Amino acid sequence: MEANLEQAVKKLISDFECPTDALKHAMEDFDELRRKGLEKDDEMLAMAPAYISSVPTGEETGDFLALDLGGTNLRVCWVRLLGEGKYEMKQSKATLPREIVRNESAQPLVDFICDHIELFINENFPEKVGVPEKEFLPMGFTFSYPMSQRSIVDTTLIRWTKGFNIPEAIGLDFGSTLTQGMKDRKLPVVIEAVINDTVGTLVTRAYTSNAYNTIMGVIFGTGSNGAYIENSSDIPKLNDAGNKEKMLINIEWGASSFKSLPATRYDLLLDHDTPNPGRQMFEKRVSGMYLGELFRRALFHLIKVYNFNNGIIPPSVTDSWSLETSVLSRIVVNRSAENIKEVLRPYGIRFRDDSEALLIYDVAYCIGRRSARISSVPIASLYLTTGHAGKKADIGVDGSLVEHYPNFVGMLRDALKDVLGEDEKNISIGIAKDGSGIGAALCALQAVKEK
Ligand SMILES: Nc1ncnc2c1ncn2[C@@H]1O[C@H](COP(=O)(O)OP(=O)(O)O)[C@@H](O)[C@H]1O
Ligand SMILES: O=P(O)(O)OC[C@H]1O[C@@H](O)[C@H](O)[C@@H](O)[C@@H]1O
Repeated sequence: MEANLEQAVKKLISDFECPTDALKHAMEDFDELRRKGLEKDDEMLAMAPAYISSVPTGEETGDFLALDLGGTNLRVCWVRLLGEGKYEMKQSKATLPREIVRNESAQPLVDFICDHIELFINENFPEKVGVPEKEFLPMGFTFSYPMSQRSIVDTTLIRWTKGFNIPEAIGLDFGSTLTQGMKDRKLPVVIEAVINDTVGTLVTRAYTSNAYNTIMGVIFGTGSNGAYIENSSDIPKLNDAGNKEKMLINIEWGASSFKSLPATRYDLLLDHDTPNPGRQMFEKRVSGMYLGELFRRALFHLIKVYNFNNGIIPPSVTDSWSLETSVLSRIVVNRSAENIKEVLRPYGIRFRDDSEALLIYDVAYCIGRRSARISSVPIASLYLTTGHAGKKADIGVDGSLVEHYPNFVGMLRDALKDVLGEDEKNISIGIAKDGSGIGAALCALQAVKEK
């Protein structure tokens, strides 16, 4: 193995290191960004009030449709809340086609969504076809993009993130755009609530866990973001809290940028190849859409400059975004030469010897570890600065990255231990399975109650 390959990998790994004092500085930066976002709009963090003022007790009951528009998937769900933190759910899932989410017009996306709602209704509620408006099915809509809200259903799309790029939809109320599409199709559905998926994850965790101290909902999926519960009196920009003492906030922390956590060359190259260059810098180091691409760029650098893989660019991963983060998960699950050789063989990657294979393992590993360490910053900052320091607190998490990346929560806890010390033991972290769907149903229920 060429010595300079080993040096190059050691350098790369040190570039991906996030020392604890850098994380602590970033926590201070985050707190400043949070407070600025609460003071006024158009700051780096949207800090968008969700117009949800309480968390479920677990005793809620009712039947709702739920629609979840994420970064990768569209899910249509039927949710039956049974009380006692229990529910039944039936859901359909479809991958969002690239040409629909990157389009001059929003109509193909609206048609795609309505097609799937129509299919779901014809299969599950044929009796609802053609009913009068008062018998429409109530639906909660989880819209996983930065939006400002004036109420639980009145929203304005601030910008697209992840892989979406539909310019004409920016500045509009996507919920009402969808409502018009459903009306054109005569679909018997009424949207009662529009929520962010982090808000859905928080309320779902509160409903299903009898922890009674859920303080945050966090997503590690295609993108990354968090929601928490703020005192309405601590939100200067909030004009009308509707005399509610508490307000759930969609932070939009994916947009964070921390001076103390500088970008690597791979981050900068990746950023130029996205529909939103210069934005979502936190998310582009943390979430599922990006980790596989970072690894691909690191491999290319080692191939081009250090003659790894005999200088051969593998045809199957020549294009940007052609290496899924699930490949990283399969690599890091087991630090052995044979495992990484097996996982990367289909991608045309060959190794001179076992020690070279283990070097490339270490490249994969440090990308995922950095994601988990950076993720501790907003979580630790919120824990300390919003009145929970020293107390037990519960966090709901959801998303395929946190669900499937080996030991993601473990690495996150290690980082929380580094920055919080003993307090880390006070924090429970649990998967809020189906957070988007259940959360949308719970918020639709609250909206109907408050009507
Ligand atoms: N096994 C896996 N390991 C790591 N990441 C994964 C895995 N499977 C899917 N992902 C990533 O998770 C993201 C999809 O997250 P998910 O929560 O399922 O969808 P959405 O973001 O649409 O809600 C994608 O970026 C994908 O690359
Ligand atoms: O569930 P997903 O698609 O991974 O979304 C996670 C986050 O992705 C970010 O890009 C969005 O701005 C957030 O609103 C969202 O919560």
